[in-house]
Amino acid sequence: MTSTDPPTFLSSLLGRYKNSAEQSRPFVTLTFAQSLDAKIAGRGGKQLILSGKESMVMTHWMRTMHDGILIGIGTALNDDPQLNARHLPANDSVPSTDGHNHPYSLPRPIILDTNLRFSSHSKLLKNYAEGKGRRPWLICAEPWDSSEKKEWLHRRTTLEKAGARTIVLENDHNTQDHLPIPSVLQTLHRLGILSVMVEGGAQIIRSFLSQIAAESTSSFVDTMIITVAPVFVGEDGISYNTVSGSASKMKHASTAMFGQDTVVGLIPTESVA
Ligand SMILES: NC(=O)C1=CN([C@@H]2O[C@H](COP(=O)(O)OP(=O)(O)OC[C@H]3O[C@@H](n4cnc5c(N)ncnc54)[C@H](O)[C@@H]3O)[C@@H](O)[C@H]2O)C=CC1
Ligand SMILES: Nc1nc(O)c(N)c(N[C@@H]2O[C@H](COP(=O)(O)O)[C@@H](O)[C@H]2O)n1
Repeated sequence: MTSTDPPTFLSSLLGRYKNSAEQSRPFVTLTFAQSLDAKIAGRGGKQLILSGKESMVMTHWMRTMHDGILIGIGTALNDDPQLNARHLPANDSVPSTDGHNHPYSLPRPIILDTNLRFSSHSKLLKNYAEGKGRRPWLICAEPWDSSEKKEWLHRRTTLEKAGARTIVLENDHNTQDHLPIPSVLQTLHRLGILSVMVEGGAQIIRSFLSQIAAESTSSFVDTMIITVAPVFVGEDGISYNTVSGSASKMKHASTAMFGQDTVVGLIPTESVA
C-alpha cells in the first residue's frame, strides 16, 4: 500500500458496496467524530476539530469512496464546510475522474435543507463556482403554509442563481421540518447516487439512528464509522443522544487506531462479517 491508497480499514468495510443499482436506495455510511463523553460539538454548537491529523485524512479518504456526502442544514450554516478531500496527499499523477480540477473523486454535497435556509455565500457554492467542487444539492420541501410560499420561491431562485440545485420532496408535516429519510434515499438513488456518506450533525445522526431502531433489521444504514478522540468536552457540549432500539441492530466489525484516535466500524447485526 502507498500513501495514495485508502486505508485497508476503509476498503475492507466499504468494499461490500456493490450492486446498489439493484436496490432502491444508496449504500449508507453514517459517520462522525465524537469525544470520550460522546459530544460532537462544543457549547452552543461551536464546531470542534475532534479528529487528529491521521483520522481526518482517513475521513477524507472516506469522502472519496462515496458518490454523495449528506449533512443537515444546521451543520451547513454552523460550520460552512467544504466537504472535499483537501487533506489527502497531492498526487499529480492521478488524473481527475470527474472533470474538476483535483486528483480525487469528490462526493456530491447534499444538504437536507427543508426550508431553504442555505447561504448563497457558502464555501460549497464558492468552490463550485471556482471549479473546485461539485454542485451542491439542496433537498427541500414546499412550505405547508401558503403565505410562506412566495418568500420560499424567492430563496429558491436566489440559491439556484448562486449555483445550487434544489430538489423538492413531498413533506410530512407531522415531523416538523424533518424530511422523510426513506424518500430522501430513494430520490438520491433515482438521481444516480449509489453510495452516500452521512456526516451529521446531531439531528441528522439521530434521525438515522431512529430509522435503524424502527426497522426489524438495519435496512437504512450499511456501515457506521465513529472516530473517538481521547478528549472530554464536558456537559455543555452537543450530543446526538443514542436512540433506544438502534444499538442491537448494529454490531462491531473492526477497530483501528489513526494517530491517537480510535476508529470503530459497525455493520448491521444480520450481515456476514
Ligand atoms: N463531530 C462531527 O463529526 C460533526 C459535528 N457536527 C456538529 O453538529 C452540529 C449541527 O447539528 P444540528 O444543529 O443538529 O444540525 P443538523 O446538521 O443535524 O441539521 C438539522 C436540520 O436539518 C434539517 N433536516 C431535514 N430533514 C431532517 C431529518 N430527517 N432529520 C434531521 N434533520 C433534518 C432540519 O432543518 C434540521 O433542523 C454543529 O455544531 C456541528 O459542528 C456536524 C457534523 C459532524
Ligand atoms: N471527521 C470529522 N472530525 C471532526 O473533528 C469534525 N468536526 C468533523 N466535522 C464534519 O466535517 C465538516 C467540515 O468539513 P471540512 O473540513 O470543511 O471539509 C463539518 O461540517 C462536519 O460535517 N468531522
